[in-house]
Amino acid sequence: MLVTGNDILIPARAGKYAVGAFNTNNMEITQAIIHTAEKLRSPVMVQMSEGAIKYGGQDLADIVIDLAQRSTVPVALHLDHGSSYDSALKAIKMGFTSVMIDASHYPFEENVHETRRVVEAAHAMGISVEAELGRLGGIEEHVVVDEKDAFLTDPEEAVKFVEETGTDYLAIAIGTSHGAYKGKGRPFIDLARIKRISELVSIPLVAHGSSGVPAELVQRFRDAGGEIGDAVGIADEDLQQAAQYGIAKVNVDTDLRLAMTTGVREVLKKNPKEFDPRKIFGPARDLMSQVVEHKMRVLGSVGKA
Ligand SMILES: O=C(COP(=O)(O)O)N(O)CCCOP(=O)(O)O
Ligand SMILES: [Zn+2]
Repeated sequence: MLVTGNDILIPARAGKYAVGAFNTNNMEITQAIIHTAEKLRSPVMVQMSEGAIKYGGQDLADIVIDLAQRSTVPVALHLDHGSSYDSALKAIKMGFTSVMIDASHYPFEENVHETRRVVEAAHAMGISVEAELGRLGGIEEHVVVDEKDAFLTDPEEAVKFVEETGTDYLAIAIGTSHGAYKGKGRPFIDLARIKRISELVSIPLVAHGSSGVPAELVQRFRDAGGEIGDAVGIADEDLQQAAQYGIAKVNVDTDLRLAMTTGVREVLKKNPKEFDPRKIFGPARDLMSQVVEHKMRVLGSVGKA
């Protein structure tokens, strides 16, 4: 069933598990996400960035909405990294049931102002809102404290931000970053900071940049002809601990991108004569389903639907 983000994330925070928020850009990715959620009886958030909306438009949103409406588990369609009030309102008109307004790159007061505008409009239409405070960006553990604090979400500021905006869930900067290169060795994620914020703020917390970039998938990508550097992601154990501390929504895009392109490359490398899209995208869909399944098991959302 198609639900709002609150319907999924409030129980997750209360139950100390996290729900995967998986980015989609086409039908096969959407199917891998929602069919796996149904197989595992897991709630799930399917998200489209503004880039995905540009690429797939209402066609893609309608695929997600239709699968969600027919689904036997709770599914929310979420706007990822909405850059403006207009973008958020456009997504709501497209049928999104959850929207992010990402004004984190503005000064605090401006972020509050922009976020509050979206919250008021979205709430009037029964839609829930994600906002962001702090700067996403890989932080090496050795980096000096004040530089770290310049980026990461300040717990006391988070209290003020949530009170002044009314946002339903909050993306916090905890050392993670988008993409395949999240640091060296075991990328740093500030678990102590998450714990502190969750002691002060009771709404669901969101972790962006949380793909695991599994080494075996990276190797398969390379073996199939892909080129990628020293890619590394967030450790499963760190995400499990983060869920205990109030992270309820975990964003995953890079792992799906790697799985999809690895699946396609492997077929084309093995069968250069293949040109049936079903035989090319089918195995890619299966590999993405495995990625989604692993993440749901790590986050603890299996059986929660
Ligand atoms: O947090 C994440 C993804 O994190 P990940 O890279 O660790 O998967 N996201 O919000 C995904 C952002 C995708 O935006 P775009 O479609 O413009 O490339
Ligand atoms: Zn993000």
